[in-house]
Amino acid sequence: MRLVLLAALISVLVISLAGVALWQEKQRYRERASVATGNIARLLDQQISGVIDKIDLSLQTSSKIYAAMLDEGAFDAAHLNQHLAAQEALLPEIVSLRITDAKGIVRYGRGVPAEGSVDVSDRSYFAEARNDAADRLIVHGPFLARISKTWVMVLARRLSKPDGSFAGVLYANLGCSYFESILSLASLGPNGAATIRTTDLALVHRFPDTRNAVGSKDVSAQLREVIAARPQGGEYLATTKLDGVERSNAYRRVERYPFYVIVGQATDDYLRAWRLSVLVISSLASLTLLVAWFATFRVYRSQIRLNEDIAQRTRIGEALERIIAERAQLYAELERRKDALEEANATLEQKVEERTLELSKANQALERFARRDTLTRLGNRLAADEHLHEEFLRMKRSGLAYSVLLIDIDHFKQVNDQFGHEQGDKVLRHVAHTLNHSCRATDFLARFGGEEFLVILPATAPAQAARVAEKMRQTLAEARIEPVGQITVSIGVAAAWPSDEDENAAVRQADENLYRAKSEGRNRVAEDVRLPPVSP
Ligand SMILES: Nc1nc2c(ncn2[C@@H]2O[C@H](COP(=O)(O)OP(=O)(O)OP(=O)(O)O)[C@@H](O)[C@H]2O)c(=O)[nH]1
Repeated sequence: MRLVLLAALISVLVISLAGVALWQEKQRYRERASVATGNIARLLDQQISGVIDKIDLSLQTSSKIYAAMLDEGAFDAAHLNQHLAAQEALLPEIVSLRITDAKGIVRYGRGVPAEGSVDVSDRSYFAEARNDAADRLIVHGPFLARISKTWVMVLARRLSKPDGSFAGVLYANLGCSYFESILSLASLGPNGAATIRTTDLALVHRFPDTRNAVGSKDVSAQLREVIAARPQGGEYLATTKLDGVERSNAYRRVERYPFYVIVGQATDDYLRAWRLSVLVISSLASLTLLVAWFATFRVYRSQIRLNEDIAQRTRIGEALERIIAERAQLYAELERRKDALEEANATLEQKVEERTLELSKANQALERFARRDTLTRLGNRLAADEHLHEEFLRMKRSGLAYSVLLIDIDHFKQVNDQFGHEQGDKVLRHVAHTLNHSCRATDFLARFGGEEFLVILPATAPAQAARVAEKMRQTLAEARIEPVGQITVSIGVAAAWPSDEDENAAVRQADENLYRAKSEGRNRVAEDVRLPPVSP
C-alpha cells in the first residue's frame, strides 16, 4: 500500500513538474508572440503614419497653391487640374486627388465629369471641413468612392477664400486596398492576420483576407472591452469572428491619425513549437510513469510473493511446533505407559513368582501325594522304586551293600472276607505303624503292593537285616488287633551288593525269599541264601 502511495506521489510529482514546465513554456511563447505582435503593430503605425504624412504634405501644398490662385485673383482651372494630376502621379498610394466647391460638387481633379454631377456634400468629411475652419487634416472613411467605385479612406483639408470663408474641400482618396502592401510586410506566420480599423472600429483593410467586409464594425467583444479599458494599445486573446481562428493579438492606436492597427499571431502557429515540447515532455513523463508503475508493479508482486512465502513458512513453522508439541505429549504418554507397564510387569513378575511358588508348592505336594499311600501315609510303590534306584546308585558310590525286606501279611484275604474291607484297612494301618516304629531313621519303609511292604536298610548286611526282620515279625505277631485278633507276616530278606549290575536283583531275590517263607508255612523270615560275591 505504501509502495502504491509512493508511486502515486511520484506520478503526481512528474505530472505536476511536466505541467508546470509546459505551462511556463506556453507563457513564454505567449509573451514572445505578444512582444512580436506589439513590435509589428508599432512598425505598421510608423508605416501608415508615414504614408499619410506624405499625402498630407501633398494636400497642404495643393491647398496653398489653390489659396494663392484665389488670393492673386488669377484662378486657372486647367493649371489646377494639371497640378492635381502631377501630385497624383507622385502619390501611387492614392486613387484620386480632387477639389469640391463650397456646395460639395466635385470640380477639379483627374477624371472629374465636366458637368459637375458628383456631389459629396452629404459626406461627413465635407461637413466637418465646412463647419470647422481649423487648418488640419480630416480623415474619414471608409467610403465607396462615387467615381472610382472602390473603397477608400478620405484625407481632406478645408479650402478657404482669402476672407476665410469656406471655399470647398481638397481631398485624396486613399484606396483601402493600398494597405495590403503595408500589412503584408508583417511577418505573422501562416495563420497570422493584420488589420487596420478606424477609431470607431470600421474595417479599413485586413490581411490576408478582407472578405468584402470593409466598413464593417463587427468585432469581438474582447477587442471592444480592451479598447474601452486601454484605448492607446494592449493585447488580448480572441477568436476572430471573420475566420474563426484564435489569435494572440496586439492593438495599437496610430499616434497621429484615427486608426487602430491590430495584429494577431494564430495560437496554432506560435504554439507549434510548444506543442512539440508538449509531445516530447508528455512522452517522457508517460515513459517515466510507465517505468515507475512497472517497477512498482514488479516490486509489489515480489512483495506479495515474499509475503506468501513468509506466510507459508509461518504455517509450516506452526505445523512443526504443533507436531513437536504433539510428539512431546506422545513421549510423555509413552513414558507414562512405560512406567505403568513396568509397574504392571513388576506386579506380574511378583504374581508369577507367587504363582510359581504356589505351583512349585502344589507340585511338591502333588509329588509327595503321588509318592504317598493315602491309607498308611507311607511311601507308595513309586516312592519305593525311586528309593531303590537312588540307594543302588549310592551303594555304587559308597561301596557299602544294603538290604531289602519284603513283608507280606498272611491270609489277609480271609481278614477282608471275615471282617470286611474296613477292618482290613485298619490292619494295614496297624502293620504300617508297627513297621515304621521298628525302622531306623535312615531306613526307608513303603507300601509296595496291596498287603505288601518294602523296607530298605542302607549299609546293612543280610544277616543284620534278617535280625531286623525277625524283630518286626515278632512284634506284629505279638500284637492283637480288635476285632481281627492276632495277625502274622512273612518276610523275604535280600542283599544288594556293590558288584551287582541289576538294580532290581535284590528286590527280585527278596520276593523269591518271601515266596519261600510263604511256602514254608508263613509267619517266618526267609533270609538271603545268596553268598556275597568274592572280592577280586
Ligand atoms: N482291606 C484291604 N484289603 C486289601 C488291600 N489290598 C489288598 N487287599 C486284599 O489282600 C488280599 C490278599 O490275598 P492273597 O494275595 O490271596 O494272600 P493271603 O490271603 O494273604 O494269603 P497268603 O499271602 O498266601 O498268606 C486280597 O483279598 C486283597 O483283596 C487293602 O488295601 N485293604
